[in-house]
Amino acid sequence: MANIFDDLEVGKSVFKDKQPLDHRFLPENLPHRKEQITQIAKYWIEALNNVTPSDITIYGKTGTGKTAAAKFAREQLNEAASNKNVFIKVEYIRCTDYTTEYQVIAQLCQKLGRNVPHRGWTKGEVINTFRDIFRRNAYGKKLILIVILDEIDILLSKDGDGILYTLTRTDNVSILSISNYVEFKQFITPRVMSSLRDKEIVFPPYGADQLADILSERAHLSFKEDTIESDVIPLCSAMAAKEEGDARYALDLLRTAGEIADEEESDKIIGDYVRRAKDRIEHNKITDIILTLPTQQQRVLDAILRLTQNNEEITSGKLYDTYKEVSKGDSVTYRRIFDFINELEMLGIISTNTISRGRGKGRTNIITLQCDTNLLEKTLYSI
Ligand SMILES: Nc1ncnc2c1ncn2[C@@H]1O[C@H](COP(=O)(O)OP(=O)(O)OP(=O)(O)O)[C@@H](O)[C@H]1O
Repeated sequence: MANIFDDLEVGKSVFKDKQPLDHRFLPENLPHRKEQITQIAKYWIEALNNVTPSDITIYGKTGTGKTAAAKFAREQLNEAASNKNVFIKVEYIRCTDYTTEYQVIAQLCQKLGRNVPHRGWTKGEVINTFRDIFRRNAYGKKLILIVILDEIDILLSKDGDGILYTLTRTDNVSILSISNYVEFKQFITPRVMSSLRDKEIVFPPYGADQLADILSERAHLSFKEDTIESDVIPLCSAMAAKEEGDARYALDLLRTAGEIADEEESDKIIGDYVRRAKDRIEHNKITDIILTLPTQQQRVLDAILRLTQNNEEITSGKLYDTYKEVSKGDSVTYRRIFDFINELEMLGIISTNTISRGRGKGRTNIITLQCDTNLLEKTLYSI
């Protein structure tokens, strides 16, 4: 009998290898980020002279290559260090996976060969174990540790700045913080700020031409020859440049357009597939967000949808009344509704606009839906 996989593999595909279009793929070359990578290297070069480098903070909007550049610099430093008489470790921590100081320090201990449980010890015990690594390491050489804390804003907003306090007060540790949020330093208290003498590197959004260069390199690795019409890469780049220069979005567009070509059994990716890819990505993103909202927040959204469909101007008072009808007695306080409104706005599902009603009548917040009503209706009522 033929192997079942043989049949599945027979299908025609425009892809020769999908991996280079995956977010986690680290390309050998990062076009248009040489300057930023060189800046990181200029600080990290100290480590090759056995000196702990300055702390660094990287800022930039989503998809501007911050993670890729930091990981690229790490590879380069590891390679350079292998020829020198130094002992350097660069550890990468994504703060959405390790959300407390305890978890981050425990994870660092694990990576440096100390067996620390992910829960159960006191924070003091974990910190002592961590610091002990620098006093007595097996190689007898000074260990320099560079910790990359990606999405640090998440950790700081949830658990405070204890992690930075501990790391800045451990000898031979240097921090590279990565944040999407320029204001993240509001979470840092003066006690930590005074010892965090960090250098800042900004990652600007990519322009359409830069995105086209990035996509061309990846497309070359991912697609078979002559499978892309000439307008496809410029179209993906222009669309992603509008979305704040997000390279991740550009790659998603290109990969999804390729998948649509395969579904259509076409041997070429055409511009129309890119436009369909845009709708599909948008659709999936909104559906995912809505489906993972807590129930009470889904009800607030349901109330906004009903008012929008009735063409009503949505004030917070009117929203609360409709929300109470939707939730049939199981409702939160009026005060809490404002948190929900803020969160929905941050997710980009609604927008709010303050208008003045004229002298003496005060100001009112008007809420407007920012996603497709049909899509919202279908998603909410499928739950
Ligand atoms: N200059 C570049 N050359 C090649 N690929 C790039 C470049 N910049 C970004 N990318 C790719 O785009 C995707 C997103 O990049 P990355 O994860 O580094 O962005 P980020 O700024 O860290 O975003 P976020 O803040 O959302 O985590 C990755 O797949 C990365 O490989």
